[in-house]
Amino acid sequence: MDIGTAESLLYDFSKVQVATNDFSKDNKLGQGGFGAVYKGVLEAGYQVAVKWLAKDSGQGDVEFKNEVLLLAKLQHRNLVRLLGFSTQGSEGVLIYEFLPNASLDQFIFGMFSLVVNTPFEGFIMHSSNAF
Ligand SMILES: Nc1ncnc2c1ncn2[C@@H]1O[C@H](COP(=O)(O)OP(=O)(O)OP(=O)(O)O)[C@@H](O)[C@H]1O
Repeated sequence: MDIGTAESLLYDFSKVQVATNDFSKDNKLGQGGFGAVYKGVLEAGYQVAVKWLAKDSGQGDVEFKNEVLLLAKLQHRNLVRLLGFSTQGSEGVLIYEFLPNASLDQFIFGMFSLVVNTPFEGFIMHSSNAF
């Protein structure tokens, strides 16, 4: 994928609407600090999570695109992958890969409780199995 420019990550808003069933209640995955998150299925059957950004974030168009570009270039096995973005007037959405079954919070909390609740010797065993 070419991620040299923000435009290469731009999704057609009407496609995002179709993918999320027009941001229907049934597609809503949760609510975060920036806005609601919806499940979407793109044309090719690829599952995504679409995050609405609050209108009052105070960000301009250029800042928004620069931030998207930066986030899209970050790739790490423990980071949810940003696939792109879409805008409609002054509104913006971010499109992430879909994480099935669990929220990131649950995943992080799970890792945390594993560390806290496992005796030291057990932790070494778990860790060597996990990594
Ligand atoms: N990539 C994803 N795949 C599946 N579900 C997701 C994804 N991203 C977010 N969600 C769901 O949407 C909810 C809100 O996510 P979001 O990242 O906006 O907020 P948060 O992490 O809960 O809080 P904050 O915005 O304060 O960081 C999550 O709890 C999760 O259930």
